[in-house]
Amino acid sequence: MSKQTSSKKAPGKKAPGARSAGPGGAATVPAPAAAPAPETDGSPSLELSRRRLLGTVGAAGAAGLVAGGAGGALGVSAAQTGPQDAAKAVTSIGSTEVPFRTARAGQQAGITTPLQATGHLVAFDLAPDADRRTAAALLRRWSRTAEELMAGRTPDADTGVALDAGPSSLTVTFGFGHSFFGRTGLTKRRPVQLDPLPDFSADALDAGRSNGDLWIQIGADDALVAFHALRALQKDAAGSARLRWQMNGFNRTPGATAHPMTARNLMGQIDGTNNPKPSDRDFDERIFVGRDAEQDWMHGGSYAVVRRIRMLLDDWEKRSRHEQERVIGRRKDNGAPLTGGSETTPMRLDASGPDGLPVIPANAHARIAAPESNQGAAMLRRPFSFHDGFREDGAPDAGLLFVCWQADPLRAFTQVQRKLDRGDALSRFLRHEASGLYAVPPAAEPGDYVGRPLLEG
Ligand SMILES: C=CC1=C(C)c2cc3[nH]c(cc4nc(cc5[nH]c(cc1n2)c(C)c5CCC(=O)O)C(CCC(=O)O)=C4C)c(C)c3C=C
Ligand SMILES: [Fe+2]
Repeated sequence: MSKQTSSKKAPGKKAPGARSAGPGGAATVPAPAAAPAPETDGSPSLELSRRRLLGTVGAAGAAGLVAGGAGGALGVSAAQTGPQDAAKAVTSIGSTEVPFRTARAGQQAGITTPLQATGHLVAFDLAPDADRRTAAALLRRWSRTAEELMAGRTPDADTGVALDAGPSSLTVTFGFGHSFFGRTGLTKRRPVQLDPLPDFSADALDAGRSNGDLWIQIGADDALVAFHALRALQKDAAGSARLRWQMNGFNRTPGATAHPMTARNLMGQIDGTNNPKPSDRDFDERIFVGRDAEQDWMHGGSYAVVRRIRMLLDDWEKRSRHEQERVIGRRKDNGAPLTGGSETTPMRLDASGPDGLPVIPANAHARIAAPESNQGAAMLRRPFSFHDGFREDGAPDAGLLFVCWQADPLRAFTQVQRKLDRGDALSRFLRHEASGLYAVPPAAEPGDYVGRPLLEG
């Protein structure tokens, strides 16, 4: 489809509103559309392009968005505004564009981009007769399609699914799995960071829904836009790769809350509070691969760990709020640590109560996962919730498509998951059912495609 590039920009729409925090916890609301566009500094809130903010308002879309107080993710921090300001601010969900190449150190979009309302995670295996050239041609097609769609350009001879919408913060992020390198004769260029994750005691992994040669993460604030991208990329793969597995997820719709806030998961917890922030001194070195990487094609890239984690919600929902809060170590209503303050107050892990016991229990999830308990290990969590209907026993098949980003999975995800596996109070309410680890290279240079330095280097 990407060859049919006599394409049209879909009309943009304006709407007011607020949206939930990005994965770095930086809640943002849009500046009024009339405000001058600031230069991007690479932070997630500013990463989204302002170019399309002044499109015409579709009456139905605008009314719906006004009612929801919805909006894009640009500019003003939550602390500077209240709900009324958010409601007054005018921008558009549909017209919000995330650049294919981010301003931030040439990384792919979809890593530090604020959480989107809809997500598709999908893995492909190369066709049996495919080789490195086939893979290179596929990545070239995929990159072109992603860039077009993320800019809101939909081909004339298309299905029409996304015709009336703008890009809606669409991001498409590409990664390579361990098996890709053997299939393409590139084993010497496989980073050691892609070595398979160890087994964890609570794993009940389905091999058919794990791993894969190639991985794509699609996110958008409109479900039709996200589906359209998924279909376009699948069609691009025809004859070269076949779909191995696919998972669908969701987050809060931008504007669903009266003011911007960190997302909640299906257990009802505020989730994402203590994510590393792009403003942290060591953010880049923790999340993105440095110049000294053994595999230079990964410099500026990141590693994604993907886990389908089903929540045992029938068990969880029987627990009192008090019990639930002790499982995490934070309050449910505002996400504050049990040692007091607000959501952003640091946890006091050494505080004990009148009974002499730690206020944040020894097995509380947030304590065990914290960098202080893991030699500083940190990862950027950027998940989607999922609900795939109900199981035979009536329990919801629902939980978290846990996606986390780091420069080195061994020192981040694996370190923390090993610790959680040994005594985390949350683990008894979770089942890890699928797993993947992918090398996500930096963004393509202009006119180039994602992964060329690996495939043609
Ligand atoms: C191995 C990494 C992690 C897995 C797997 C994981 C699963 C998981 N977590 C929640 C809910 C919450 N997690 C929170 C904090 C938190 N979790 C991890 C890591 C994993 N979580 C980290 C590194 C942290 C941050 C710890 C810190 O520095 O304080 C929280 C608290 C709020 C927050 O900081 O985000 C919640 C809530 C679920 C539901 C889940 C699996 C389904
Ligand atoms: Fe967690």
